Amino acid sequence: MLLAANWKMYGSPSQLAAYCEELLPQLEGCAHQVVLCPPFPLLPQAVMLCAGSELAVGAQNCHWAREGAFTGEVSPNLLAEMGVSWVIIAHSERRKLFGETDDTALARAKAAQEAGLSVIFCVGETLAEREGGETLSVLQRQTAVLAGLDPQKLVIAYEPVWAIGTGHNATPAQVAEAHAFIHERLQELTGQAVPVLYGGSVKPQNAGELLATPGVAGALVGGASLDAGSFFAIIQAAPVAGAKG
Ligand SMILES: O=C(CO)COP(=O)(O)O
Repeated sequence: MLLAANWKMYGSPSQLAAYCEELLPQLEGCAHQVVLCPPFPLLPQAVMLCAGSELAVGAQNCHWAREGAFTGEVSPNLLAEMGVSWVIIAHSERRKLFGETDDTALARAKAAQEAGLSVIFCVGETLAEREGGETLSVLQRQTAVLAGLDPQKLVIAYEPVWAIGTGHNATPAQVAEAHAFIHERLQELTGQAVPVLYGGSVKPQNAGELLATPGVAGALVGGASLDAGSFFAIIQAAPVAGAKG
C-alpha cells in the first residue's frame, strides 16, 4: 500500500527533525510505500533526513513549466533534482482556493512526470455535488484529462471534499463505489490499472476499515499525518498484501 502524509501549510524545521527522529526507525523493514509531503521550504531538510530510509519525499504542488518568469511557483525539474520523488497535484484546496482547473492540473501532472516525478492526482466531489447525485459525473469529468499521463507514474487520490478536515470520513460503501468507478475509468483511459488512494479524515481509528475496503490502495492523510505516532498507527493499520505499492 501507499501511505502519504500531506502536511499542507503546517510544520517547521524543528517539527520535521523530531518527526523523522521518531518515525524513521519505526519504518525500517516497512512493507508499504510511505511518502512525506511537507511544505516546499522543508523539502531539502526532508530529503536529507530521509536519505536511505523507507520514507520518500513529495511536494504538494508544482508548476507546468521547467523554468520561467512565474513568481512564487516551483519547477518540477527543480524538485526532481533536489531528490523529491513525488508530487501531489490538483488537491481540492488548490482547486477551490487557488483556481486550479482540470486543465491546469493536467499540465502540472504532465510536467511533473516528464521531470521524473510520480504524481498523486486528487479527485473528489463537494457535498453539494454528492447531495445532487453528481458524484460519478464529477469523477468522470475530473478523470477525463488523465488519458495523456504515464500510468506507471500515476496514483489517484479519491478525496471527497466534504470529508477533508471535517472528521466525517466517507463510509466504506461510498469509498468502494467511487474507487470502483475510478479504477474502471483509469483502465479505460490509460489501458492500465492505476492505484487509487482514499483521503479525507483518515485517522488511526478508521484506517483499518478504510484501507481494507475493496479498491483502496492506500491513503492520503492530512491532519493525522502531522503526528508521527498517529501516522505510524495508520501505516500499521494497512493490510500487507504481497509486494510493496
Ligand atoms: O486533504 C487531505 C489529504 O490531502 C485530507 O485531510 P484530512 O486527513 O485532514 O481530512
